[in-house]
Amino acid sequence: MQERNENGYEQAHVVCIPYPSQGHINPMMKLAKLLHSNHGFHITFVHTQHSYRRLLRSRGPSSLCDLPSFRFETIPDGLPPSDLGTTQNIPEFCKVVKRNCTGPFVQLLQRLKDDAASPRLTCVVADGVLPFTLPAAEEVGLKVVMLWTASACGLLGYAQIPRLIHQGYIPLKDASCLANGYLDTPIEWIPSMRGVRLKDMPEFTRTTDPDDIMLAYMQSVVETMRNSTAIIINTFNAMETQVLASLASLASDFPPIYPIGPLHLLEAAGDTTQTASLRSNMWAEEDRCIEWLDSMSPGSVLYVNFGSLAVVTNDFLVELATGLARSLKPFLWIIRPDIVSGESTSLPDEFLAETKERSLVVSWCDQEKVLGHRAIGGFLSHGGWNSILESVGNGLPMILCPFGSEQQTNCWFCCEQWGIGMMLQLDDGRAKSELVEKLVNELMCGEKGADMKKEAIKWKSLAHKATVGESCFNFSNLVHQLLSIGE
Ligand SMILES: O=c1ccn([C@@H]2O[C@H](COP(=O)(O)OP(=O)(O)O[C@H]3O[C@H](CO)[C@@H](O)[C@H](O)[C@H]3O)[C@@H](O)[C@H]2O)c(=O)[nH]1
Repeated sequence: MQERNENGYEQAHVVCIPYPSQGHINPMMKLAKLLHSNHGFHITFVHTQHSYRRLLRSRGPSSLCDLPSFRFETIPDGLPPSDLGTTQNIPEFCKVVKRNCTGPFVQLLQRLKDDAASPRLTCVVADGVLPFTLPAAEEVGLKVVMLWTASACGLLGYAQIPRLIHQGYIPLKDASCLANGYLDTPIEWIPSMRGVRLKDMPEFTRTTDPDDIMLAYMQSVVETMRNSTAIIINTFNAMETQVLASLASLASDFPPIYPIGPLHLLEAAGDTTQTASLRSNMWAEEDRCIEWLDSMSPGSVLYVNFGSLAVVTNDFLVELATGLARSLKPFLWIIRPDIVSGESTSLPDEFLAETKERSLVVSWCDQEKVLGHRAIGGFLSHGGWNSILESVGNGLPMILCPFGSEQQTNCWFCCEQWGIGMMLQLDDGRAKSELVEKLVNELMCGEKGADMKKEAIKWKSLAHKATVGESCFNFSNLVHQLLSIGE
């Protein structure tokens, strides 16, 4: 007989499985900690072996130590062992994930289900971009709730792929469409995205290949989410009201959607002290940036970080460096060791000499802590959804330079709808130093920057309100649904 909690439910055991990259593991870990600490769930957190080894390397063994009711398991990703310092290639992983992970995941679920020593396994909370988890869970009689770690607008963008194909917008006829203005074609049928263009749709739509892996993969992602038991989105209603309404009306067969974000604010507001030692940074954090920020004036520093997956050329870094140097503004720049694929990064000596009194360049940091520091005045970002939410949570305006996935859509919303961003347009893949200089000055001390700051503070207040209001309420409803599954 299982123990029952105050609502009369048996203690629930949930398996959480994130996509193996930083921007997905972080929100899944926060969700798992909240379910564990605030609501008494027993958690099994599943990493792929590659992620597990990377986390152990960057944070040491205690970061993944089992607690009595928060345990870790791994499944093989089936890919050849790659350099532990680099993130696995997305299309390569997506190509083989179903074949390589389904069997081991089914076996793991069966073993956990048969384990009489732990609470009865009630359901799987899977990353929305891991469609293989749904048939795998069904094979052992379990339901799947999907966590969508990106924006709701990104999901709505991906949901347009079948129509974009059907109406002949994509695949692109040839590579010339990337530069001849074709991407400015308006997409007019989405009520909550008035004024959006093909170039603002998720990056995977920019392909000339009808058999493109990611185009097919993202369609299967949306289809699988439609067939799941519920969808959790790391967003808050006030920020994406119309988009969430569009998603709900898109298909009457969509399961219930729970907007429960920003998860990093919910985590901060909840009591997750029992699991405080469980962290998920895949690179070692350089704590000296906090000491350096302590020495800077309030609101004076630009923070530059392109997340965990973006890959750029060394030329891009040099143009950016030149623009930052010319702006004369203090900055903290995070340059991941693997940000330039296959090459080592080298910044011009003049840049380093010219900016050494007002800059710090490090390889990785505790971004949430950095963005919460009073010295930060603005963020130059790639527009990953976690970065946007973390920036919004601190009322910071942004310069946005999207690289991939749904970042184009996020950035369009930041600039055109939420008034908190300015776009750094690349010219044939290149950043122009003059433009970088102009935008940095505008953001940090211009009129537009000041207007954006006001808007950002408004969104900050709404985000914090959601944390104790609507998102918190949605979280409770989610908990009830999770507890009632399989009763
Ligand atoms: O030096 C760093 C850099 C990043 N982070 C953290 O790493 C996460 C990065 O996430 P995000 O900003 O979303 O960027 P990506 O790593 O690029 O995230 C992927 O996943 C996101 C969520 O699905 C998508 O929105 C993005 O498009 C996709 O590229 C954030 O929580 C950051 O706080 C750090 O702690 N330190």
